Amino acid sequence: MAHLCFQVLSTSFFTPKPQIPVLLSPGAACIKSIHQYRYLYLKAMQDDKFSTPPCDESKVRVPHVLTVAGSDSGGGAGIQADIKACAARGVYCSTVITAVTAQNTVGVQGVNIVPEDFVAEQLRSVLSDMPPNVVKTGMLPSTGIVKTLCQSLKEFPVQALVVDPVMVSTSGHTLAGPSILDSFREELLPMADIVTPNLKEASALLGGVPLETIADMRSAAKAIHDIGPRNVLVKGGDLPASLDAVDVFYDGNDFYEFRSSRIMTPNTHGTGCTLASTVAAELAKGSQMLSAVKVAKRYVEAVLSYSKNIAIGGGCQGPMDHLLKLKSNVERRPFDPCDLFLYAVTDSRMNKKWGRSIVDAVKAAIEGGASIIQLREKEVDTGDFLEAAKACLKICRVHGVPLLINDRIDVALASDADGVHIGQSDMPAHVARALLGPDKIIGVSCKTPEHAQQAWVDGADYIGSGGVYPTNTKENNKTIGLDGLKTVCVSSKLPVVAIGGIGMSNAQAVMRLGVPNLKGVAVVSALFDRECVTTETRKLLEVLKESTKIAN
Ligand SMILES: Nc1ncnc2c1ncn2[C@@H]1O[C@H](COP(=O)(O)OP(=O)(O)O)[C@@H](O)[C@H]1O
Ligand SMILES: Cc1ncc(COP(=O)(O)O)c(N)n1
Ligand SMILES: [Mg+2]
Repeated sequence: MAHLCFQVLSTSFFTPKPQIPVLLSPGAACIKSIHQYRYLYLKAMQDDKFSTPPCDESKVRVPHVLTVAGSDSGGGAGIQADIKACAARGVYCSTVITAVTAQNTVGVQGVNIVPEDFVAEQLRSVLSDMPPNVVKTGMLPSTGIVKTLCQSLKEFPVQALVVDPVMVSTSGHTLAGPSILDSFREELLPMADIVTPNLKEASALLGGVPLETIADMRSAAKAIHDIGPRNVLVKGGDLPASLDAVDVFYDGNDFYEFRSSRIMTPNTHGTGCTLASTVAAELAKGSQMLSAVKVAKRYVEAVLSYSKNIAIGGGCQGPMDHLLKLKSNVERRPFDPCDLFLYAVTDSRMNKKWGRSIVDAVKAAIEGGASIIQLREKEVDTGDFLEAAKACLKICRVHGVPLLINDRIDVALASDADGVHIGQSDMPAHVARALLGPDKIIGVSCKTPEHAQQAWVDGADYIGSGGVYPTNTKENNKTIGLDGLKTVCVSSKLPVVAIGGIGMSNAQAVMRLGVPNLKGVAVVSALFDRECVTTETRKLLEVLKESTKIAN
């Protein structure tokens, strides 16, 4: 019975275009290679055989890499590195596992090869249901598995094939023996859009020629290109430690050298897997091959540099930390509403008046016991503001005091401050949240229950409510009084800090309002329009502590 299968191809194998379904006939299985598919595809395009697929506008296309590789129990290389690299690059990653290795930072203790027919079953499961843009291969431990993969790719062609011909682990353990070399040369490499051997693998593919210099890498790239892949990247991680980390790329016409300074670190386990997965991820997003390689090389360098001092395991082959972008969120302690207790807000005019730098003002407030700092610098140039924010952040981190930036989300992002405080006419809090991510602190100024409700919906962490008393610090600021403050507090799901004209004389009256989510007072002039900021902060802290004793 005629069995028709439905495939997805793209017009270019390096530049994904909107995907077009191709109806393959039962003869499809006879088609020998991906290159043949490309030919048939382009011919069919000319013959106008395709109909545009019904497109569902509500569905978002997700770039997708399928990795066919071995599992590394240590999590640094193999499937685990591939998933992390794709995730870090914003690409979905599915997996076909070819072997399970017992591996750590000391070496490889064992390898268990997944039966060939079960590799075939995994391939069928993924390829038939969720066609990836790009397939990336890593450890392929037997000829049977290589052949199974090639067969599956003929049946289910993809936009690009990235082959990392893994043979030996960085620790020197054989992951795929010389018996697979023939199937690599004869079947897999001719289908590959790029192959990424390290020095040992390039040498093995070429029958054992010694490779020691960049000139040798060029000759090897050319010789491997003759085997059939469209592009070759010979990686130079294993060049002598005195040399830069140079990779040689050859596309059949031109050579390119990708150079980065050598990062002195023991944590290089998984660099090759990470590089190949990142190339695959960038291709899946639509990059040209050369730019995909460029981005991948830069990414590996950034991850190596970021991870150079991390300590995981007792061996000498440490893993990298792929998700460096998320790291700063882990280091920051979570927001605690009690931080709002004595909230110091800087003011450029007052600093000028008293001849203080922003940093000196912040230092003094922290010394006096401020529990959170907001930089509210309306008259400072952006560059100077950023420098001041970075310097203040260092001090705040040492003392465990959060640092917020008033209005300027750009400065908060650039300085990696703990968050922002925004007003009703600034960027909406939900947009700020989208820009700052889930972990940064966002405070919003609210005068009404409606504002407070919106701040909650928008994902703020606290609200600032006032002016409680008349103030000169902010022009045209409506005073809401203690009653207005109470109304906002009662209707707010978020913790509240009171602001506006608060100082030594009235702080207790504010705190005695007796609403549980009123967590503290925010002060400007009472601290910074004074000769000694530290003394004033200390005094106010005592007053606030006293008010909580009375309340209890
Ligand atoms: N110490 C290092 N500093 C900078 N880049 C490196 C370092 N070690 C490896 N690389 C880079 O990591 C990538 C993987 O290379 P390599 O380690 O040679 O492959 P494999 O992990 O397959 O042995 C290449 O881009 C290489 O240049
Ligand atoms: C399962 C598995 N696959 C690949 C590698 C290669 O690691 P590297 O990228 O450091 O050469 C490995 N050590 N383990
Ligand atoms: Mg390596």
